[in-house]
Amino acid sequence: MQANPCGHEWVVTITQQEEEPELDQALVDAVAGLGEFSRFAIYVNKFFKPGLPAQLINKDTVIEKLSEHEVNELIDKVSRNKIRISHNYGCIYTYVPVYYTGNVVGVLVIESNQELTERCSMLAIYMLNIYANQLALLHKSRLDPLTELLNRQTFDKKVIDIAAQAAHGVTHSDVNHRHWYLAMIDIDHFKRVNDNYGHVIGDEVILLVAQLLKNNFRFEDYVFRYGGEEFAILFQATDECDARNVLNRFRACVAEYPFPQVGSLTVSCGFLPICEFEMVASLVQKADNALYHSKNMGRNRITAYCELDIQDNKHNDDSIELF
Ligand SMILES: Nc1nc2c(ncn2[C@@H]2O[C@H](COP(=O)(O)OP(=O)(O)OP(=O)(O)O)[C@@H](O)[C@H]2O)c(=O)[nH]1
Repeated sequence: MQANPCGHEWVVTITQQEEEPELDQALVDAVAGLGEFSRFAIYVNKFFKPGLPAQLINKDTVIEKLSEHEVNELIDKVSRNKIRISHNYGCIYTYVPVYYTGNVVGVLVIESNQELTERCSMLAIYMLNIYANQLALLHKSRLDPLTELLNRQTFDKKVIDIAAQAAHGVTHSDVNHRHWYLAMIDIDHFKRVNDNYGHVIGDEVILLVAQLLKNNFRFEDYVFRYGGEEFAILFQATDECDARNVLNRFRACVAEYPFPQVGSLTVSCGFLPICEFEMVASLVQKADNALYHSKNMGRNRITAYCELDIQDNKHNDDSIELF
């Protein structure tokens, strides 16, 4: 993609991307289209939160990869000086800041033989700024507005990704040999909260439970508001016992939390491992079946889907014995 003088083409391409990998590629193509250099690397703190590492966007960069510390130092320097230039062994390095809402959230490193024109540098700044705005919009479109948890649409995509990984034999995804689990969690007797205290307090309860979820799960886990007062979690655990402990810790945390006005509340949960490719609806149905079992058994408890299977099998076995 050539960076045409008015910039129309790359602005359109970057702003029409709805998926992060394609958006990253559109930015890489736009920067490459500037044409005054061939080697560059783009680092962006994609969550725009201080303290989180900036990621390398063009992974096949031919510039030597910088460490997290080096990138942070560069971001700090461009924050103070806008565009920075340095000379090294006959090469010129230009460091261009990535702005988002006035803060510097990343840096583009360009290696060239000649100093870049001002027009080229300014176009690079605009591209990076528009990329960061589009990235923020994509992030927002994945969130539930009340709780800022991931929304239902994002849930479907993520489950498909994880189930596809399982189908390809990627049964454990990290060095600790942890597997993915799906849990559905529902606030018990939530209708009473609305009926007794009104919807504003009901919404506040949903928000507080969402915060407890965020605090109780790891950064690499995925927490969703599935709908109403129901939440879905995709998280990793070493085995069923480990998964149950994680969920039980959250259950206890809610049960002990003093909800303003309402007092105490509980949640029920159903969960299962994602071991092979399975349709999203089928996985959710199984987790929901386990969740309803928790409700039927008195609420404020966790049920693994395999517990239901055992009971179903026993039931089947019994019926066979009768004949
Ligand atoms: N305040 C508020 N209420 C909601 C929201 N979404 C769903 N609800 C309400 O949540 C209540 C859910 O009630 P039920 O599905 O009957 O379940 P429950 O009262 O939680 O009972 P159990 O699930 O059986 O423990 C309904 O009254 C919905 O109107 C929301 O975003 N805000």
